[in-house]
Amino acid sequence: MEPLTKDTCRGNWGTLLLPINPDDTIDFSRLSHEIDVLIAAHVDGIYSNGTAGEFHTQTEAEFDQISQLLAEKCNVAGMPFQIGVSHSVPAIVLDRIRRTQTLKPSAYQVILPDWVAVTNQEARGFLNRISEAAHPVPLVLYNPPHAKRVLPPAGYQELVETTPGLISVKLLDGDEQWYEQMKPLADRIAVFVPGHHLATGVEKGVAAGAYSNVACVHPKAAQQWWQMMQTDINEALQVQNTIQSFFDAYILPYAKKNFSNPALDKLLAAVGAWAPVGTRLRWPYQWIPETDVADVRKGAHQHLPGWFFDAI
Ligand SMILES: N[C@@H](CC=O)C(=O)O
Repeated sequence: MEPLTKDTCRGNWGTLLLPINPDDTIDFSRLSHEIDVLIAAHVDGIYSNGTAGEFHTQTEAEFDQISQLLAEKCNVAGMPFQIGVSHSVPAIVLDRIRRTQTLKPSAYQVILPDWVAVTNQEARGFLNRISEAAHPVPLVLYNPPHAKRVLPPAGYQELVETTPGLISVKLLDGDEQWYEQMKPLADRIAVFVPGHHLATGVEKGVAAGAYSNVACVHPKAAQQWWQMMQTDINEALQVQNTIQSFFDAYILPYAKKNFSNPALDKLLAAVGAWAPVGTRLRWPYQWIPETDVADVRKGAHQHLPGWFFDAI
């Protein structure tokens, strides 16, 4: 696919969620079906190996197989796709880029080295070398709140100035002041906020899109909602309120019981039932039992607009 730019990296992106067999292996035939459904939902793009894609549990052989499958399908369908090459060992990140460049991803998603927190200088040095290796494929810096080093707005500004290939950041948004501080950066780079905050991010003039947990519930509904943000932001903000009330009532209680973000995202996908992903996570992580799904689905039907349950 064509490399993305800060202007073309936009919209509602669907994550790969790994279907896991009872013996803890990845079910590649279910994964293949899941990618087909994401393509059929006409999301703006598909990416692998975010937290929801459980990159932190994969072997190198599995990483290669997932990347290959995603690339084959997306290149044929003309669907933009990003490969997540995140790993806490910098040399492995470089190696993953070298092995996947022929797959022609639209961008690479990458975290900063994540065991010993990097200084500003080390972050610059890391991204520069990664960006050189990835060229002409650009980089998306994934900097979630659980990263060892979480950057303030000024930190991103500095990295944008020193890393030519950096076109986008994927992060948790903040309060009014955070949005004010991020505005100048949003002119230079595509800022992606969490899916369930996307209408706020758009309304503030900062967000270019989301790597979306709302797309985990239903990729096509999330796409429709993103389109609504371009034509009727007030209506889109109202839809966001319904999403928020569903999350508060039915998803937050699981977060409070210490289930991880991938566990929550897989629960959302099981509720939407658009692909046979299942709620199971890889060892040693705890997943939410399938037997809980029906109740949460009832809650989703009470809170979310009916078009969240349309067929894809
Ligand atoms: N934060 C997620 C997106 C979906 O919830 C990720 O891992 O990319």
